[in-house]
Amino acid sequence: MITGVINTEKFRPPQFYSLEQVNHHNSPEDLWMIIYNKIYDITEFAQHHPGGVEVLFDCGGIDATEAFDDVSHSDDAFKMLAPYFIGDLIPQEQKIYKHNHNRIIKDSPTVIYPKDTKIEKVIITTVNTTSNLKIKRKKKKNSSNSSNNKVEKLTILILVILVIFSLALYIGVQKLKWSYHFHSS
Ligand code: HEM
Repeated sequence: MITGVINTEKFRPPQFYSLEQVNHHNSPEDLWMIIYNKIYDITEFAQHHPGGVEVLFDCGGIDATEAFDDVSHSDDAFKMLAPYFIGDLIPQEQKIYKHNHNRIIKDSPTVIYPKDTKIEKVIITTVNTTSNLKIKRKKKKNSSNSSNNKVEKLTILILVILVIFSLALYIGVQKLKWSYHFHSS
């Protein structure tokens, strides 16, 4: 006979929810969201979110993966998700992500799907990692900075040419005035 204590925390049966079910949990008192096919009950966390409560309320009951990803959250933010994990999106509604998926899987309890589970293939083609995202944003910022610099330089050049031209015009007019003055006197 085998005896032992089952850790019910670890052996919690896999819980699946459909998008439709998640949609109902969209109020500040009952706030769920989907991030990378995983469902989190963030009712308690919302008040402590460093980015404010409002953005989380806006994502209540929906798939917030893109919104979450857009902000380029740190590794710490990913780790903070784990305690709020309550289940997975039903396999038929899951998306396959090219990136970051492993980070979530690593930090949250994972469900092993039956072999023949059909997963809808929706490939989200964004950058590979959030740090890449940051680099990309930096590059974008730099390129817009350099085009701003070019415009600035061009403006200065035009101004200098204008000043030289008006100075030359002024001197020319003065010269004409003097020669007219000498000829007439
Ligand atoms: C429940 C999941 C979420 C967790 C655990 C979380 C966690 C965090 C953390 C730890 C930060 C501080 C910066 C960092 O370490 O990355 C942060 C900032 C922020 N988060 Fe979230 N977040 C979550 C969901 C979201 C969602 C869905 C949005 C939607 C737009 C969002 C928007 C923001 C914004 C705007 C900031 C401020 C960024 C800044 O000031 O640079 N967060 N979040």
